[in-house]
Amino acid sequence: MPDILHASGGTGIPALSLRNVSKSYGETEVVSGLSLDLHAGEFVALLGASGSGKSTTLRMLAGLERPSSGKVMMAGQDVTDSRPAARNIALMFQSYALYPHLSVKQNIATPLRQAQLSALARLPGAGLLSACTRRRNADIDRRTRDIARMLRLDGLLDRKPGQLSGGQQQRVALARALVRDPSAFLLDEPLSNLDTALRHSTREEIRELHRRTGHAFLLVTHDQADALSMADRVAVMIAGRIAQCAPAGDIYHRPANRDVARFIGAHRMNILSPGPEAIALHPRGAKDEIGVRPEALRIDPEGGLSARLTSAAFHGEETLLHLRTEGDAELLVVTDGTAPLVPQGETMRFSAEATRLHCFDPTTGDRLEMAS
Ligand SMILES: Nc1ncnc2c1ncn2[C@@H]1O[C@H](COP(=O)(O)OP(=O)(O)OP(=O)(O)O)[C@@H](O)[C@H]1O
Repeated sequence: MPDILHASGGTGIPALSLRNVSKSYGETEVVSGLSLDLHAGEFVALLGASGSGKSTTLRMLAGLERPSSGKVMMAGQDVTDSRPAARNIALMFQSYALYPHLSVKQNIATPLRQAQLSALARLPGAGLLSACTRRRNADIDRRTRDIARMLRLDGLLDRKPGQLSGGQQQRVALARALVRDPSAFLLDEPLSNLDTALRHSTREEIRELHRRTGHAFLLVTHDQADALSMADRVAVMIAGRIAQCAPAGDIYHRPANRDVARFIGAHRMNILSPGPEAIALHPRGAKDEIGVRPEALRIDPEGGLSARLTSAAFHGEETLLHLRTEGDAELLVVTDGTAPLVPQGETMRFSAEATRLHCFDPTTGDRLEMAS
């Protein structure tokens, strides 16, 4: 079996792993026999459609949910039954609610104060009472300032969250999650509330943060651009299972099966059933399915594949052509927007380079190597 199913990317004992973990709610199994290793310093993205089981997987890693079967391991220790607080895992959720009445500095310091100070020592003025509390307060202050500096928040420490921009609030939430020096950092859709420009810059910031902290990062997202652009490895989750776990380039260029091929890519891959139209692109199409991304098909009067144009949509840098083949299959072609358009209903011809074709077993949907 290739390593694409057991999602491991490094050597040594992983910082965090799931071993054959399943989770059911009542009769419904939402995570099925999932194994995933996250090594120290690694950045892995768990990418899947809504409802594929990503958040449940993350919650099991964090200890917020107990697996129905299988094990959760941290640095080689079984932590399946350990409480979240015992795992030292930082979590950042989609809605990263900051405490509105506390300053930025107080927001960031809260996890440290809760972990290191008793309820009495957390009362205002308690720091004046004991030398130990004073020392701890000084340590919390130093670490809060360090992490604030790293996230470029040092000029904003006295502001309240309501006086910050969306991106600054996001950075405060990141700082608050990281201040305890966690052994792993789990991020659940951290960019989903951001507009496009802020999303791009926050991606860069999170990558930089990963480089600087050296923590193991696990990002949960349904957005493939986030996953492909940020992570060292991408685990594609489909219906409660990891369908493929590999570097982004492999996921895009060598999808492990038809489902991953269709899921990845800005535009859905065309997959032609075995028959004359698949053969028009490659002789393997006699027996196997042939996949071709819409951007890999080029308009070619000599091309073997013909299809009738049903509609065309201009999107600026690209034009989407929707077509129907003689065998009544839908075909999507993406051109760079400069190609002259034929009238609707006209037949167009296409070809594609063999290196840009994919071959799948029509029964199992598994990838077949073209060269064989
Ligand atoms: N506490 C629960 N009780 C019953 N079903 C649940 C519970 N939590 C999650 N589910 C179901 O489990 C499935 C997986 O949910 P999960 O939240 O893990 O998916 P997801 O991939 O994170 O989706 P999204 O991207 O929409 O957050 C869904 O069908 C969901 O309805």
